[in-house]
Amino acid sequence: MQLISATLVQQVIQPRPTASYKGNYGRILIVGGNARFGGAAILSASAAVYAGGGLVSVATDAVNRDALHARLPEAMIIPYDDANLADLLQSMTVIVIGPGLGTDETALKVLNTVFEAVAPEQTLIIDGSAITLVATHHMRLPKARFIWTPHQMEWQRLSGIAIAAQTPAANQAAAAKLPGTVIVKSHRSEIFTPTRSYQNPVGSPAMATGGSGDTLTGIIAAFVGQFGHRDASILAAVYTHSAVADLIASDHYVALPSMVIQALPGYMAKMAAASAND
Ligand SMILES: NC(=O)C1=CN([C@@H]2O[C@H](COP(=O)(O)OP(=O)(O)OC[C@H]3O[C@@H](n4cnc5c(N)ncnc54)[C@H](OP(=O)(O)O)[C@@H]3O)[C@@H](O)[C@H]2O)[C@@H](O)CC1
Ligand SMILES: Nc1ncnc2c1ncn2[C@@H]1O[C@H](COP(=O)(O)OP(=O)(O)O)[C@@H](O)[C@H]1O
Ligand SMILES: [Mg+2]
Repeated sequence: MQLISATLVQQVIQPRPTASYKGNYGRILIVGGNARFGGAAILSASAAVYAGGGLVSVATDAVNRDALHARLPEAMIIPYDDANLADLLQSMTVIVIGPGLGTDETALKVLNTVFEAVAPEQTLIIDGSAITLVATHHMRLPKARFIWTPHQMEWQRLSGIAIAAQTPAANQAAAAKLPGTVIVKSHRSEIFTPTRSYQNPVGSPAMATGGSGDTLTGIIAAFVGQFGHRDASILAAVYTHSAVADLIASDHYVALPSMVIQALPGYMAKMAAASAND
């Protein structure tokens, strides 16, 4: 299993072309955040904006509208039960579904709407509750460019492998049965692309706090939106999430998701400058 390196991150995060506009950096839709877990959708959307996503929208429970607007005025909002959701989905480069979505009937309906509307060339990041829903309802998967981001219990639900038995070999075999890329999150997350496997060498228990995984989804979405859907973009996003947390943890006991999000543009500027100097 190959370790992701800082060099790879510098290769991915390039200075922006002068003649460019927001449409060049990805249209991203975050679908999630029920009445109880609105924070998860806000963190995912914030990470997408601060990691450079060009245009970020959020489909969420209407109750989250004011909080999201107040916290993240850069994001647009649509209630996730709005009849226009299917139309909006079609204009997206990257869709994240699951952070704070919950697993009730409304959540299942929203997930079905996304599965029906998604097109093969769109990136679909499946996280949190959406993984649990796919696993428990044995849902048929649409054609799309999938990225799965389970934590160990979500991976147990999806793969059937008990947490204690989640060895790299077992994980790789189960990941190969799913379309796209699978990121099995842990203190040393493993990333399985259709042909290769990688491990994230950075990160620490300072990240062990609710919302860290929600934040990762937004970073992956922004990286795929800006740097294209390729393995390097996904790997660089995983590394960046943890590397930024490590910088914060050097003088903070916990690296809260909101702190990681704030620090993303600074870290990315350093990586882009390093890549320009190569
Ligand atoms: N601010 C917000 O709005 C936030 C909203 N969130 C949203 O909440 C939704 C539910 O997500 P979830 O992860 O909290 O619940 P679930 O999928 O049931 O997993 C928990 C179960 O698995 C077990 N477990 C064992 N190993 C584990 C591991 N390595 N990592 C994690 N769990 C592990 C664990 O065992 P226990 O800790 O109880 O021993 C427990 O039994 C989802 O949509 C998410 O996006 C959160 O992001 C938080 C911030
Ligand atoms: N001890 C740890 N060391 C390194 N990374 C960690 C550690 N604990 C958690 N993380 C990271 O934090 C994230 C947790 O994701 P997840 O459990 O889905 O969080 P949430 O759903 O609360 O947002 C993952 O990216 C994981 O790799
Ligand atoms: Mg999670």
